[in-house]
Amino acid sequence: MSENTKKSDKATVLECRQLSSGYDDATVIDNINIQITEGQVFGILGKNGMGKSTLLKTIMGFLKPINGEIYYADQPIGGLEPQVLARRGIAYIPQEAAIFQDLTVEENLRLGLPSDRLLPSGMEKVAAYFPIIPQRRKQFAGTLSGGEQKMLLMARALMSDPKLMLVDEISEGLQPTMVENITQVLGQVAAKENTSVLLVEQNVRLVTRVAHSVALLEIGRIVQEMQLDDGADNELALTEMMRV
Ligand SMILES: Nc1ncnc2c1ncn2[C@@H]1O[C@H](COP(=O)(O)OP(=O)(O)OP(=O)(O)O)[C@@H](O)[C@H]1O
Repeated sequence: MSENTKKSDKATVLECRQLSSGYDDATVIDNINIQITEGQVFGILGKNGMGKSTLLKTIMGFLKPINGEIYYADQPIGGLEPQVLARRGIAYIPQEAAIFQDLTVEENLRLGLPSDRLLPSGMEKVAAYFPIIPQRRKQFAGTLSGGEQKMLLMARALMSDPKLMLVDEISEGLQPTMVENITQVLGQVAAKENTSVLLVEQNVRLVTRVAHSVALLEIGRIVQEMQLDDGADNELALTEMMRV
C-alpha cells in the first residue's frame, strides 16, 4: 500500500497547493505542496533564511500568497486575516517570544481565550502538559526564563483547543532538557488531542523524535519529503541531507 493510500483514512487538515509567497516583488517560498492530516506532526527542516517563517506567516494570513492555494479543513483560507484563522482553530507560535512581558502569566493566557470563563478548564489542560505554568500564574511573564516563555506561548496556544498548530523554531536558543520537554509535549498533543502540528525547525533531532513526515526546504522549495519510519536512523539520514 502506498503512503498516500495509508494517509487517506484520516481527514486532511491543511493543504498547500503550489503555494508561493514573499515580500513585495521578492518570491521567497516557491511552489510549495504539503498535506497534513489530523493528528499528524509534519516537520519542515531548513537552514537559516530558507523561507520557513515565511511559509508559516503565509499560512497564518500575515502574508498574502503570490500564487497557489491554502486549504484548511477543506475550505480555502489564502488571504484570510490571522484573527479569523485563530478563531477557526489555527494556533501560531512565532519564533520570537511574542508574550506581554509586563502582564502576568495568567493575564497572557487569558488573551488566548474568547471568555474568562474558559480559564479554569484551560489551566487544567495546560497543567497536564506544563505543570510549571499554573504554579507561576501570578509571575510577570517578562521574568520567566527563555524556555519558560516558550512554554507560555505553547500553553496559550493549547488553551484555545487548536485543530492545527504552526510552530516556528521553538527549539531556538533553548537548553537540551527544555527542547526535550517541548518535544514530548508536541508529540502528546498530537496523539491525545488529535491536533495537527506543522513544525519548522533546524533541529534535526527534535523533528526526528516527533514528526511523522518531514520535508526539506531549500531556498523556498521543498527538495525532499519522507515518512519517518520507526527504527530507521532518520536522524543521521536527515542530518546528512541538511549538510548538502
Ligand atoms: N519582512 C521581510 N522583508 C523582506 N524580506 C524578508 C522579510 N522577512 C524575511 N525576508 C527574507 O526572506 C527570506 C526567508 O526568510 P525566513 O525568515 O522565512 O527564513 P527562515 O528559514 O525562517 O530563516 P531563520 O531560520 O533565519 O528564521 C530571507 O532571505 C529573508 O531575508
